[in-house]
Amino acid sequence: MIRTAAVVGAGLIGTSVALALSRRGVLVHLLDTDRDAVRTAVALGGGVDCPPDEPVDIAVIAVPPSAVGRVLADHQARGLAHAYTDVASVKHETERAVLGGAPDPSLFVGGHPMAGRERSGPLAACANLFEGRTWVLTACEMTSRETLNRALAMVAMCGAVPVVMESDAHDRAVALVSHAPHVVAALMAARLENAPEEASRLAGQGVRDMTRIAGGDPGLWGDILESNATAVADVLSELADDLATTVRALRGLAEVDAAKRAEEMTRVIDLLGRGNAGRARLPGKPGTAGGALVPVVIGDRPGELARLFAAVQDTGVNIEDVSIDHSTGRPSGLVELVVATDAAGLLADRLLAANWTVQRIRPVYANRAAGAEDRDRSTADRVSVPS
Ligand SMILES: NC(=O)C1=CN([C@@H]2O[C@H](COP(=O)(O)OP(=O)(O)OC[C@H]3O[C@@H](n4cnc5c(N)ncnc54)[C@H](O)[C@@H]3O)[C@@H](O)[C@H]2O)C=CC1
Ligand SMILES: O=C(O)C(=O)Cc1ccc(O)cc1
Repeated sequence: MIRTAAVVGAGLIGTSVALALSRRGVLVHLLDTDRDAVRTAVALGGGVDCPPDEPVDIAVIAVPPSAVGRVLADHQARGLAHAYTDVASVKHETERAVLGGAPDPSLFVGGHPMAGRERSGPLAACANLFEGRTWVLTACEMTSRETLNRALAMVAMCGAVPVVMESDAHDRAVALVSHAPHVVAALMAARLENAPEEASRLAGQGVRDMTRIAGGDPGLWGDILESNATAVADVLSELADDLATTVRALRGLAEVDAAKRAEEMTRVIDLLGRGNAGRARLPGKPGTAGGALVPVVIGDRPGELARLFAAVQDTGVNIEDVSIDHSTGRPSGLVELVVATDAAGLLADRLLAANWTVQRIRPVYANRAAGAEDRDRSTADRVSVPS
């Protein structure tokens, strides 16, 4: 049980943690080298502007990655807390710095909430930033059970879903799903810097979606990239190969020779298809991965989908995600409803009782999108197996 906490670094993430914990009745002490940041965080209701008289239950170090080791060592030497965690986007280097410099490394477990924003500072903070989001904890052999338990309790109080993994594996994973995408977004956005007015005026939601994260603080992101440079460079190097192939293919598409154009078109279509497949691997909605998938056959008639959703609503079960497949040549489609695991049985029973055709319930794996495990099977196969 966490009753008292300290947050060092009252910026976006630190103040969001402080707000979430304060709402759960925790007394949070806010510390930052920037006095204005502390004052703002206090004014928002994040906690109090004074150091604790005695060690708090947990201290959360929410400063840029390169500063975590030093800040943790300083505060541990002063006995700030009984347990320590951080929120830095890169874990291996931080862990090394902590193990090398902290007075008692057993009191530290690395942490990384997989939630954030492209704005910095306490004014961008929000109490429910972590609600339903993954929060990685990188426990190592030095971490004590008590420290891990305190961090798990803190993560739960923030409404997040803990995932324990090794720091190396974490860093490779976030290089792929967070850090390289940030660089690509920034590079694409940089193309727009000198865009003629007539082009930027035409910008729609696509380019805004694709470049949203490029709005992040360059100083912080420089620090993140420096701490995970090799893993990010590995992802970008493979991307550079694909880019080179794409450029060659596009140049080929502009040639007069029809056979050459057809060959290059195959390359382009293949690349776009790989994009579809890669995107399908992302869980539908953050925090919902790990539920159950309830496949329901529907007739290809107007209003059928609405009728199904109304039937689900009657059961009181929340739909976390949904995907719909239409089977060519058949008067039916398959709706895959993703719901909480413990609600799936009830939902299937109630839909069967209401004469819906429900197929076998399957788990949704954390690293898969709803239905991704069926990608290699034809839609027609799946629809033709009524229970
Ligand atoms: N921005 C994001 O979306 C996410 C960031 N993170 C991680 O969270 C950490 C903090 O990032 P943000 O909150 O976005 O940054 P921020 O810039 O909003 O806040 C950082 C705060 O740390 C303070 N600070 C810096 N050095 C300090 C020191 N030596 N002692 C005390 N305070 C110090 C700064 O004054 C600032 O108020 C970083 O390690 C980042 O990698 C994690 C998940 C998401
Ligand atoms: O804005 C988004 O969509 C993010 O993905 C935010 C984010 C930024 C940095 C992190 O280390 C973790 C999450």
